[in-house]
Amino acid sequence: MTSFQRVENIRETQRAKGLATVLAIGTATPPNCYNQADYADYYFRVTNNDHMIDLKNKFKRICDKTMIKKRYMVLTEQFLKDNPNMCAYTSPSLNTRQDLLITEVPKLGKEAATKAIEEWGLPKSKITHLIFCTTSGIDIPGADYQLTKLLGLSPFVNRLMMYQQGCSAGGMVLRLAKDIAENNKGSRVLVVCSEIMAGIFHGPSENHVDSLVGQALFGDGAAAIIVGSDPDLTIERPLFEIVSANQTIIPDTEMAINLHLREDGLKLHLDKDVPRMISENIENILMKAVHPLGLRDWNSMFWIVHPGGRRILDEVELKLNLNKQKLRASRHVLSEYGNMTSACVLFIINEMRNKSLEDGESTTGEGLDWGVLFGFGPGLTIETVVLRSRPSSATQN
Ligand SMILES: CC(=O)CC(=O)SCCNC(=O)CCNC(=O)[C@H](O)C(C)(C)COP(=O)(O)OP(=O)(O)OC[C@H]1O[C@@H](n2cnc3c(N)ncnc32)[C@H](O)[C@@H]1OP(=O)(O)O
Repeated sequence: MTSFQRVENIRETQRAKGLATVLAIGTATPPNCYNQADYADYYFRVTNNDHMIDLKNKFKRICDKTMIKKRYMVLTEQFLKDNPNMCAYTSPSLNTRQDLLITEVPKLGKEAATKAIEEWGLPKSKITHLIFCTTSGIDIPGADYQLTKLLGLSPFVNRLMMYQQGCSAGGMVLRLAKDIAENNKGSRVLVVCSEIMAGIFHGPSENHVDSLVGQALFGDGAAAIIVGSDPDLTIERPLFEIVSANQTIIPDTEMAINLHLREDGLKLHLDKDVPRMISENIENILMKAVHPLGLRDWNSMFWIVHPGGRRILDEVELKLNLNKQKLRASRHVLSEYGNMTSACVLFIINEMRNKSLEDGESTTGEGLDWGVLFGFGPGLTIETVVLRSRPSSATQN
């Protein structure tokens, strides 16, 4: 046997046979829940800005238009009272934010991961890889390392920490998990997205209404999934196959979403035209992604779209002539939790399979076979993941 053949043999034994599949999902939120209807009053009171009457009315209008019902946050009124620098638009407060995020981000991630591992049904010692993703804070060793300790994972787990990637990272983690699972036979990848908006919380400023839009949108949440190829069907219950995953940058949109880490926290800049920039480009990206499957009717697929804001969903729906029900799961997650950055799309996958099961649909994807997941983030970056659902009957023990 030549050395070339030997290497080829090794390569063959390293590779899995089948597509990467989502094998379990878990989600978690912090206990404090804020009703959107009362949030403007709370936010202006807690930041000591009740005198800014016009801006408060504008914020009320923004909150009303978000179509968000409630959001969960680690931040409490007491914490903000104890740390008034967090309540100004600009005031040094990075240490306070970091101290909170360094402990709370892995903790919330642990809650979601524990639920995913429980659903999966195999011992945590079988997890070979960990991808941890957050836009909330930064540290070394990172939240991936802390989660390994909190969960008691094997010291041989191969870790990948993704900090500061924004909302599109919810699609990015699926792309990376697919590459790992399909190229490492027998691997089981635990993916955790844990997001806490304490980094981006700021008091109101008349000169930065885009930041105020962010205050009306973002919420905390963590989601975890387990991904692997060639499932052991005696124990594992595949939920979705990850058919393909690609990333695209929309040219000349670099200034549309920016997040800059400063001594006063993570500052958000949001262009009003983000929904238009996404909707004008989405059909081309979609056509490229589903071309190999020969799909042309967008309503024949199930949809998981990052709910960056209500208007993004409205404009995508309009541009692609989607039936009203198509974005139900995405709108539901926006309404119940707000924009949880990278965790959102994983919450939507969970909502989709739960509702499909509840409604007696034949597959995990609302009775349909093929679906598409879109993550949107700074760049503008679009992550496109094509999914295949599984028969609902095969997802139950
Ligand atoms: C973090 C990441 O990596 C990725 C992300 O997800 S980033 C977040 C992405 N999200 C967005 O870009 C938000 C998309 N926008 C929306 O969903 C909607 O515009 C919204 C819910 C915020 C408001 O709803 P709407 O139907 O547009 O209402 P509209 O009446 O036009 O706007 C309400 C007010 O907000 C203002 N506004 C809306 N977007 C704004 C923006 N980006 N900057 C400044 N002001 C804005 C409007 O000017 C308006 O002010 P007035 O009431 O004084 O006229």
